[in-house]
Amino acid sequence: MEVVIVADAAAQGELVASAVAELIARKPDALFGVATGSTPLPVYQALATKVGAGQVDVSRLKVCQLDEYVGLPAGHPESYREVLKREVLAPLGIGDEAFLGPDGSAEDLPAACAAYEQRLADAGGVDLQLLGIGTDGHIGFNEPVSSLASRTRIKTLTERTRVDNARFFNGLDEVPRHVITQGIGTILQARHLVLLATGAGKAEAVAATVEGPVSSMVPASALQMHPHATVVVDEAAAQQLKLADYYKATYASKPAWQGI
Ligand SMILES: N[C@@H]1[C@@H](O)[C@H](O)[C@@H](COP(=O)(O)O)O[C@@H]1O
Repeated sequence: MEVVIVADAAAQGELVASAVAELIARKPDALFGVATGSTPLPVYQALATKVGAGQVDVSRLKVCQLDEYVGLPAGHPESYREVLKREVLAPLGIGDEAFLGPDGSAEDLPAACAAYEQRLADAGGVDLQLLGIGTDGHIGFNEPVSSLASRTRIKTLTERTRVDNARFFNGLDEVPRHVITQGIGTILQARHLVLLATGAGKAEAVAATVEGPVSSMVPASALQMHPHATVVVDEAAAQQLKLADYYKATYASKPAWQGI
């Protein structure tokens, strides 16, 4: 696992957008896994700037979703599909036909989960998956004690996650209790995982992810098992990392051509 400590969210956005741009230059029809939440927004903004400046051609890029609420009517503005259309697809100028996501309003949810796994496989698998992290260490919506081998399935949100996400709804009662999420086993199949965290509120989860034991109690710690996982954090989110100086020295001496 590589840990990169950056000055702020803007630097994080620039660094990760550059990695996505390099991927697209190498593989124009790559499958880019995106995450919702506030943390990845600077990445999408920096990438949109590169696209606008003609530095990146996303005409063949495919984009896929990590997780989705269950039970929100199709087109609900806080369904992750709609959020990603607003925050990623529209700014990048990518059409719906290049977007893959699970159907959270399906009548047969297990079938929708299985169908989504199949679509990801048929698309050649995820090349680069962006991940945020919940304050309880979740990735996607894989809450604590999720199987580290899990596939896309229905999960029940913890109260803590519902409270964290209530800011996007008109109060806690409106936050769905159930979700569909790529499993941890699914996420681990992506070729490159990039986990983002900013702010002191994520410091404990980041330390447990990077330096704690691999444990289903901290789902993000499964990244320790991945051959190419990059954790990009700001100083505040890094403040509980015991080896922060080592990560900084390592990154500072890395040749620029190597990327992340
Ligand atoms: N399902 C999403 C996660 O994918 C995201 O990582 C997390 C953190 O969001 P934020 O980046 O806003 O802190 O929120 C939600 O729970």
